[in-house]
Amino acid sequence: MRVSPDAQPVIGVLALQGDFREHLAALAECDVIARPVRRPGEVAEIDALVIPGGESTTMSKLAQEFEVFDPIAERLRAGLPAYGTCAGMIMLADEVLDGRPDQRSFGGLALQVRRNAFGRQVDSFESPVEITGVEGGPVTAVFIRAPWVEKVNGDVEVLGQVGDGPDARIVAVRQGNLLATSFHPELTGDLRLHRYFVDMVRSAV
Ligand SMILES: NC(=O)CC[C@H](N)C(=O)O
Repeated sequence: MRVSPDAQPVIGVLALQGDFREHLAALAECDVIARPVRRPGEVAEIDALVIPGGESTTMSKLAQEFEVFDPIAERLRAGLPAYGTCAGMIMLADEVLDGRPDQRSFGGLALQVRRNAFGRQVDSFESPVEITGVEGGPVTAVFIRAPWVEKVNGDVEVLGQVGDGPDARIVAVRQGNLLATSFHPELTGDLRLHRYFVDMVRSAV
């Protein structure tokens, strides 16, 4: 699947809207080549893609306007590794609840995601979350008008949840080459989730 022959994989960050700069900065510390992706030609040159947080309705609209929507969807279908955070998780979901009628997602993750599930902007919060496969204790998960995963299908692996008992909500998942979190590790300076994704990219077939 690697299109770049270099030892360092090229990881693109969809840079149309949202906090792509923070992802580029985090990836730059992970021994990879990190590049913004805004044009169709750039989609062909990456070994993996990060879809940042922001606003999924706007991102969906801009991706179509910039003509990267279909090329990205096509590469994802062909197995391109991708990591979506917050709005990026919505963009990777097969089914979006509480979305706008004209909003489109690339899809790929066999799950239902609920937009703005944790409440409005004022309800943004932080919480420690244990992530399966990430060592060294819980990550500090920053939730900003975050979605949660309402239901998983198929072989989606739940990596992390917030809350207990009946209030537990799924906030981190993986399915094959796709990783998604409801929260924003790019805002904390903790690189463990980016490194987890880079390991996925390095071992992707
Ligand atoms: N921080 C975020 O990415 C928020 C996601 C936003 N609420 C959406 O629906 O896209």
